[in-house]
Amino acid sequence: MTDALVLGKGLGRDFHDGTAQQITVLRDVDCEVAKGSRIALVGPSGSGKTTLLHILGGLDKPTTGEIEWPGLGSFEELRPRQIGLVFQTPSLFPALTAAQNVSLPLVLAGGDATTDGTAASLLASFGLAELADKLPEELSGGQAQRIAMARALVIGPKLVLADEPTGQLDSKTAHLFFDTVLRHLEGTDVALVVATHDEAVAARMATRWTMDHGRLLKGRPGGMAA
Ligand SMILES: Nc1ncnc2c1ncn2[C@@H]1O[C@H](COP(=O)(O)OP(=O)(O)OP(=O)(O)O)[C@@H](O)[C@H]1O
Repeated sequence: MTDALVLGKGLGRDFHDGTAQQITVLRDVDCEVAKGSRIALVGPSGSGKTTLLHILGGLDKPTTGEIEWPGLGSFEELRPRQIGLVFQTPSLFPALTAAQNVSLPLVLAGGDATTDGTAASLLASFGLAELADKLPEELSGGQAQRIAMARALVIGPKLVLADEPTGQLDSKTAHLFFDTVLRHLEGTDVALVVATHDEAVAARMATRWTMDHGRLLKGRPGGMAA
C-alpha cells in the first residue's frame, strides 16, 4: 500500500470572474500528501490556499494537471469515508445538538448513531462530553470548532483538510484547539492539511507549504521554502 494519500501533478485552476476575463488561481502545482503528514498551507489572502484544499479534497476539479488519491481510492470513494473537512466559518447545523452534529456523518453513511459509541468517545476525548446536548448557539467559537473537528473525524478519515479552522478564534483558543487536535491524531496515520494565516499554528506542523500567486513552494517551518 502506498504512503501517498493524494498526488497532484501540474495542477492549474482558472476561473472566470464574471466578465470575459479569466483568472489563474493555481499554477503548475505539484504536491503529495503522505500518510500521517502534518502540513501547514500558508500564504497571503487570495494566493490559492482554499482552491488547492478543494482540489485535494475532490470538491473541485483542476483545469489542468492530474489529481489522484492512491491511498484513498477513486474520486467517488473520497467522501464521506476517506476525507474529513473543517471550514473557517461555523458550519454546525443549528437545529442539531453538538452530539447530533458529530454523529451526522455516521448517520449519512447509514450507521446507527444511537448504538455507535464513536461520537461519544470523540466528544469525551475532545473534552466536550458536557456539551453533548447543547445547541450550536450555546457554544463558544472554540467549542464549536472542536465539535466541527470531531465531526470531521467521526467516520475515521485518512485525511483531514481544514481551511483556517481557527481564523475566527483568538490565539489562545486557537492553540487549545490545535492542542486537542494534534494530541488526538498523535501516533495515527491520519494526515492533516491546515490552511492558516497564524504563524504560531503553522509552526506546529512538520511541513510547510507556501502559496504565492497560485504557485506552491514547499519547506519546513522556520526553514527556507524549497
Ligand atoms: N469560484 C470562483 N470564481 C472566481 N474566482 C474565484 C473563485 N474561487 C476563488 N476565486 C479567486 O481565486 C483567488 C484565490 O482564492 P482562494 O480562496 O483560493 O485564496 P486563499 O489563499 O484561500 O485566500 P484567503 O486566505 O483569503 O482565504 C482569489 O482571487 C479568489 O477571488
